[in-house]
Amino acid sequence: MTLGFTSVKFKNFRNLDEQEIDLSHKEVYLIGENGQGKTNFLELLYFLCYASSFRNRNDKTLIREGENSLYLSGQFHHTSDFISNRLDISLDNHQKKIKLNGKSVTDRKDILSNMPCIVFCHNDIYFVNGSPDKKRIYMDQCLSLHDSLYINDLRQFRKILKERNFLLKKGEKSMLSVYTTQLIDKGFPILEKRKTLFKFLNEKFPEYYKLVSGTDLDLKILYNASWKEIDKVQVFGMMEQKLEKEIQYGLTLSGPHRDSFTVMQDNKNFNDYASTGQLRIVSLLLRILQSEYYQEESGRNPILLVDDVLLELDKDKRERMMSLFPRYEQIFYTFLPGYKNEISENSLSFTVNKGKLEKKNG
Ligand SMILES: Nc1ncnc2c1ncn2[C@@H]1O[C@H](COP(=O)(O)OP(=O)(O)OP(=O)(O)O)[C@@H](O)[C@H]1O
Repeated sequence: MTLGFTSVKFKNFRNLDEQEIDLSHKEVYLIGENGQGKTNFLELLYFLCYASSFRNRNDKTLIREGENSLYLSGQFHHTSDFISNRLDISLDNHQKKIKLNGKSVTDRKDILSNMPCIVFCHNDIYFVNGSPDKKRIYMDQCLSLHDSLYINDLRQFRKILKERNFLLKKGEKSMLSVYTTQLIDKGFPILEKRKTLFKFLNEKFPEYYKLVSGTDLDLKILYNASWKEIDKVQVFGMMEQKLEKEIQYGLTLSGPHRDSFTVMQDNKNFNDYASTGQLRIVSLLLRILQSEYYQEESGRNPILLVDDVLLELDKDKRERMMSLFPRYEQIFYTFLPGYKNEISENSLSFTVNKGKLEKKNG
């Protein structure tokens, strides 16, 4: 293992008991009945990578009921630098404090590439059948993990968007064209990078879907870019034409904040016909492709957190999906007890019972 968690320490994180756990193993399994804390443990690892949850945006729900604060600490192994990194996070009702190797981190962006981790979880299905904002989360996660310029552009774009919307609401026309130009300048690199991402996804997605599903259904992912014009000048012209309408709504009606994507079967929206299992295959493939994109762009392998989503597939499809699994530095799986036989021998496994992890082997 060249990159991964070596140990974690935590207190008051959801239902998990206060514990210190050694994790220096490439494959780690968490086995337990429903509602015991397996996903909470994956969420804890994710929180140590990004200082945010993959389940919801309200950090306060992470604090154990009846408590006022939580504390997490992770030790990471990076052989490339020959150092062990340590990340500490504390959270109370008012504040989140992050420290990397003892030094305060004020911008979450500064820890994003420290421990590249990709989670496969139940909510990923919303990338296929959810609202456009869920789909944009997928695009932005794919691009942000290796590209801090993308994060900067996105942040500046959102700031200009907010100011432009404010002017639209007030109906103040005089400054609007300046904001339109700025919005397009920041929005265009986002659009270009998203186009590149979808080109990459479509190079492999149709063939992967056929392989895992065992059918010859021809699927592809259609990027629904809000700005269809070919250059900035044309976008500006289009936006000037729609200005009156935007003032009427008090909103910027086009731009990357309105982008989406659709999985298409020929000319139809796959979502209108697909079974839950088929949607699950697509959502898993999106995560696999996210990992491959990260590998291609950064030359590194991520850490994978895999909640028991694979169990929604029948055995054959699950095996075919596993054959596509991306290269990783370390992997964490959650399992229900009945699936023990699928656990590989050289792994480390824990049972999770009422918020307590207990080592089984390794
Ligand atoms: N802030 C919190 N404080 C205490 N307990 C919490 C908190 N948030 C969630 N829980 C508890 O955590 C448990 C859910 O754990 P988790 O989501 O990890 O389940 P799981 O083991 O992954 O099970 P499943 O197989 O059903 O997904 C629930 O019992 C829930 O009440």
